[in-house]
Amino acid sequence: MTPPVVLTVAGSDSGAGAGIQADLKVFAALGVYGTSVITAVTAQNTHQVRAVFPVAAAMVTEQLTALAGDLPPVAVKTGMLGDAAVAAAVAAAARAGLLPNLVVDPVLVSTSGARLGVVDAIERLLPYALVATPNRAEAAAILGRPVAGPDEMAEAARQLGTGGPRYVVVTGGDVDDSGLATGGGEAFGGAVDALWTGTEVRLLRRPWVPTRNTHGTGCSFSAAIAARLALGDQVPDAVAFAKEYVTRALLGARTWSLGSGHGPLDHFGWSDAAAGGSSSPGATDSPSESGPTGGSGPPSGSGPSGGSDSPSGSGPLGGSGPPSGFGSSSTGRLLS
Ligand SMILES: Nc1ncnc2c1ncn2[C@@H]1O[C@H](COP(=O)(O)OP(=O)(O)OP(=O)(O)O)[C@@H](O)[C@H]1O
Ligand SMILES: Cc1ncc(COP(=O)(O)O)c(N)n1
Repeated sequence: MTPPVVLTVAGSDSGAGAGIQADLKVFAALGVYGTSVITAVTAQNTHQVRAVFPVAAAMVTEQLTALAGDLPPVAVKTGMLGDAAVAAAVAAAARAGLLPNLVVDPVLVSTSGARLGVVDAIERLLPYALVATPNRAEAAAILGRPVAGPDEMAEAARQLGTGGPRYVVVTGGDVDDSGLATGGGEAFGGAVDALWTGTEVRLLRRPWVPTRNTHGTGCSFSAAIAARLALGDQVPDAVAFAKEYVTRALLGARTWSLGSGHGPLDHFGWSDAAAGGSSSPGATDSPSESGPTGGSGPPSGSGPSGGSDSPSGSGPLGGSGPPSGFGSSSTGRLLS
């Protein structure tokens, strides 16, 4: 079967933990054919972004045009856009209908603190988004006010969805410089995201993974949503799947030492595979969802290998269940 094409419009990360490189790994892991439009080249590692070299807006348009004529995407995600001219070029493509099922990750600042985008540029694109995935800091920058706990995240998601993207997920995974949770962890009872569905807000809660290896979580999350949309998921199912996927990728890489700063995720489930795909009783657990509307359910649809209605047992993570302890609690710390 020919895989669906999913496009990422983002910056290159030489350390390959975030940006284009992370997105293409997610696409490969989830069984879709990834294409890429590069908006900027960054010189970065797990500690810092040393330099940013922007790609000219005209060249971004050339890349978009080359793909539109031959490898049209079924779904698209945007990440780092860099300057306003590039954002305008991407918005023009969206206006022309070249960017279906658009997931906008409004990348503004890297985990290491470097500026990778500007609010004005992001705002050009948001009206064309099917889904936007700002983290708390990005939501705060767009709205011009702080976004603290889950209640404020829920309100921010609702507000950003009014007149903008049809769905908004305000993510709560940000960490401080030492890798400690500032938004999640014990304080919020797990890693909490707020999803605005157009009619209600749902809080998505998974166990907080205590690790410094969080480079590219937002990129991977939005890439996974786009991949699942291309495979036919409805947005809430795609978001639930992506949350589960990122949680497992964080868990898999939690003790890796790739670089000495914020390392990358285990996009392909290598740790799980090395452990013999050790399933846990939690293997069939669904992502917990709670909040004003309650409700729960596993990500629907199946991975590339088909036949399963949750990430466990399906393609992305090696046909095995989640690592031991996974999914055992939606609130407690997973690891000590
Ligand atoms: N340590 C963690 N444990 C569990 N889930 C996490 C953790 N860190 C991030 N997440 C989850 O990862 C997803 C991406 O959210 P996050 O808020 O980290 O995005 P981001 O800040 O844009 O990421 P980045 O800037 O690193 O690319 C969310 O579902 C979030 O809850
Ligand atoms: C090219 C590029 N795109 C996005 C990010 C954000 O990811 P993070 O916040 O994990 O540094 C990044 N660092 N580099």
